[in-house]
Amino acid sequence: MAEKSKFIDYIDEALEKSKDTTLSHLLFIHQGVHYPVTMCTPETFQALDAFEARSDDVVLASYPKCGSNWILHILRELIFADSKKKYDFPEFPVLECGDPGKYQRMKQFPSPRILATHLHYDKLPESILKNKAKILVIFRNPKDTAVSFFHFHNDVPDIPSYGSWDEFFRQFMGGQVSWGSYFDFAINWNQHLHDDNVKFILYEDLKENLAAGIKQIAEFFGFSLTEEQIQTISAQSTFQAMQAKSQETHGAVGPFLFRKGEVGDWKNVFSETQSQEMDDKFKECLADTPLGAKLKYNSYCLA
Ligand SMILES: Nc1ncnc2c1ncn2[C@@H]1O[C@H](COP(=O)(O)OS(=O)(=O)O)[C@@H](OP(=O)(O)O)[C@H]1O
Repeated sequence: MAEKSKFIDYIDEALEKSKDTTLSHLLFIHQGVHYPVTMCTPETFQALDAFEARSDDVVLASYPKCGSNWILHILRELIFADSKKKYDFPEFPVLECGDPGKYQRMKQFPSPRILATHLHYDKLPESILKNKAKILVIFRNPKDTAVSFFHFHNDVPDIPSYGSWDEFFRQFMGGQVSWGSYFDFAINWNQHLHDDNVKFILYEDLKENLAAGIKQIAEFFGFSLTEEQIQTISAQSTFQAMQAKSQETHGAVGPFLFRKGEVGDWKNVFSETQSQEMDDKFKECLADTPLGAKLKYNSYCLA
């Protein structure tokens, strides 16, 4: 992502579309889930059905704002260290975003291809599951995720803003935000955490020990790296290091996307009632599930 790339071109185009889009016209519903008209279209969803995944595709799944740009950077560095070939995104990496012709173009790209997605598990193209591409799924606690999502909308000048945090919170809890409900996304993924081709990783664990997380990611995808290479990638992947380069890597949106990168920022924004409402929702949807345990909700979401 170092030079002005397809990646930045795509983000700039989406921002350009956002300028003319009001909040009330931002979302459309496809198969029961909300998506932003500035990034997704029904035509691309239709074309996606015929997407041909490969068994050596490197797939990164996440709900928005859980750290996908962080992991995409790490994956690029891992591929570079393993193969000595620089990985430039030949397309915007989020699979469901872009024009319908992208899947045809992607057939020409050499392996391994990095594919990011915010799709719920049951909306993934069938070929990813059939060909058993390895999927890394990153989660972040729902309170910080919501706050990051809100700031992205309200800080980036060209993206439609919410009237207030309270308004955003209501929409987030109802799943009426881009890529739908965090909780539906999580419930869906909960069934597949132990599939052979799936690896779970937690944003907060990465914050705690980045090098250990990078090592696990490398092992999962079968990249062989020395300890020294892991340490080098770790130093290049801290929030501070990535924020400093964000304009170069992500264009105008970079400094807004790499906003704070902290655990617990929700405490500055949530009211007590909102916090309780999310605790109740977590209890109802996830508390007694394997994913619920992995999210370490009590450590990160209880004041
Ligand atoms: N290196 C590193 N370390 C810690 N945190 C990081 C890092 N890189 C990105 N981030 C934080 O991830 C949040 C953005 O998530 P995504 O990249 O998934 O956003 S998006 O859905 O693709 O728009 C966003 O979180 P907030 O800062 O809380 O808004 C980013 O700052």
